[in-house]
Amino acid sequence: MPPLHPNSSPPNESASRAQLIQGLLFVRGSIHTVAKQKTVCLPTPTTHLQFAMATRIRPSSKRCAVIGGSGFLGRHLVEKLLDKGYTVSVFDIRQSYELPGVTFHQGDLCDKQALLTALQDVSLVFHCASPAPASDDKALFQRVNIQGTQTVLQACTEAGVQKVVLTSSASVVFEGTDIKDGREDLPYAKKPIDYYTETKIEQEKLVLKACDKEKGLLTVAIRPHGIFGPRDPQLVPILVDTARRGKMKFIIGDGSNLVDFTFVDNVVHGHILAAESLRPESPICGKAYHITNDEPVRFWDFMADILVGLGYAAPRYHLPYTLVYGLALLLWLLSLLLRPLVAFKPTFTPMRVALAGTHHFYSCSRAKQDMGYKPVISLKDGIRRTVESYPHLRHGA
Ligand SMILES: NC(=O)C1=CN([C@@H]2O[C@H](COP(=O)(O)OP(=O)(O)OC[C@H]3O[C@@H](n4cnc5c(N)ncnc54)[C@H](OP(=O)(O)O)[C@@H]3O)[C@@H](O)[C@H]2O)C=CC1
Ligand SMILES: CC(C)=CCC[C@@H](C)[C@H]1CC[C@H]2C3=C(CC[C@]12C)[C@@]1(C)CCC(=O)C[C@@H]1CC3
Repeated sequence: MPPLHPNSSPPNESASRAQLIQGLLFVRGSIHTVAKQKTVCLPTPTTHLQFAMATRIRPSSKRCAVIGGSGFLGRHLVEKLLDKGYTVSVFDIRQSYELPGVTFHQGDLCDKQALLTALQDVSLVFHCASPAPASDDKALFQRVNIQGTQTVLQACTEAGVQKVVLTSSASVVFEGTDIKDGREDLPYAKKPIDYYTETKIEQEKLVLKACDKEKGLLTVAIRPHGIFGPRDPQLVPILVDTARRGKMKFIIGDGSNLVDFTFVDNVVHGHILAAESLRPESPICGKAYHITNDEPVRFWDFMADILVGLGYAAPRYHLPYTLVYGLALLLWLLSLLLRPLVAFKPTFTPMRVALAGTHHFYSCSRAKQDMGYKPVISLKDGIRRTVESYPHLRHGA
């Protein structure tokens, strides 16, 4: 039986009920209905039963694109979308895997023509591409996160995309000082702590401003924090590398600072819930949502759980926060000044020290209320799954 036309947006329950009723009225012949300026061609059924089956929600009619789908979060998102019956186009600067049901489009998101090819017949776009936060290339962040996001929005409009879900970051409100149970109405950081944060703020503003029910483009931003899980290229590898170099001995501050670490499956769940809740009448249009594990944990307990789980010793000695932050600032300035002569990347950047030594945890009650969000994997299970997924990083491996 042929699937619904791929142009059709994922039908909601009431639409499919209406289609079923139409099916009972029209026994033969095809019906063309106009939904959101796109023609939906229903198949030509021969019996009521066949028609009813043809018009049920068919997973293959869910078509979406994941920009940044080769990355850590992007790939987990793609896998979940496939599980849920979506067909996925991945757009990324690199191709890191192959999967049935996924079409890869390799390109730079600043290239509108390349994007337009990947967005053909797509009604839902997840934008989770960004340069790695560890980079200090200001021009790259501005080009990809700001100009690139403008290009993504233009391409989405031209391609007739109806929904855009942006992966923003809870860091957009973080200025290096304590945030406890922060809500989405906190102001954007006035003095963002690095170029990554500075450009993530502009990116989020652009995407939320683009939400326009009249024009048929709905947008929402998800703000995760401290994503971890299997295949993460940042958190566990940096931690293990630091431990292997004998530098994971110190706790910055008194070690009591609470932080959100969010298991990747929960972040994916938040993205998909947002996409599926995004309708013109929904309260989530044009808004930002924190998605966390809803279990703030002491930063240094989390680090210890991962390290000990992988067979390394947990940090034990305390260093004063202000001293380490000051040193990190000095090192960062030195690295800037000496850049023309020597290139070195300090492990202790001001951002990293701030993340390691302050409270930063966020409330996800808005996501619970507006989209029924609830974490699907507990922190304990997330840590266990993560540790098990890195046998090659175990002590002595
Ligand atoms: N990881 C975390 O803890 C958090 C992440 N986020 C956000 O989540 C999103 C995903 O993060 P994460 O999965 O960790 O990051 P990754 O670096 O793993 O994934 C990002 C992907 O985007 C690609 N990309 C970069 N530049 C371009 C470009 N110009 N055109 C097309 N693709 C490009 C990257 O390629 P390449 O690797 O070659 O650069 C990579 O494949 C980001 O927006 C990030 O800001 C938010 C909060 C926390
Ligand atoms: C909650 C949150 C936003 C986490 C972000 C993840 C990374 C920024 C961290 C992953 C490993 C961390 C780490 C440090 C800082 C923050 C991370 C990079 C240190 C550099 C802090 C100072 C040390 O003693 C070594 C740490 C290595 C691991």
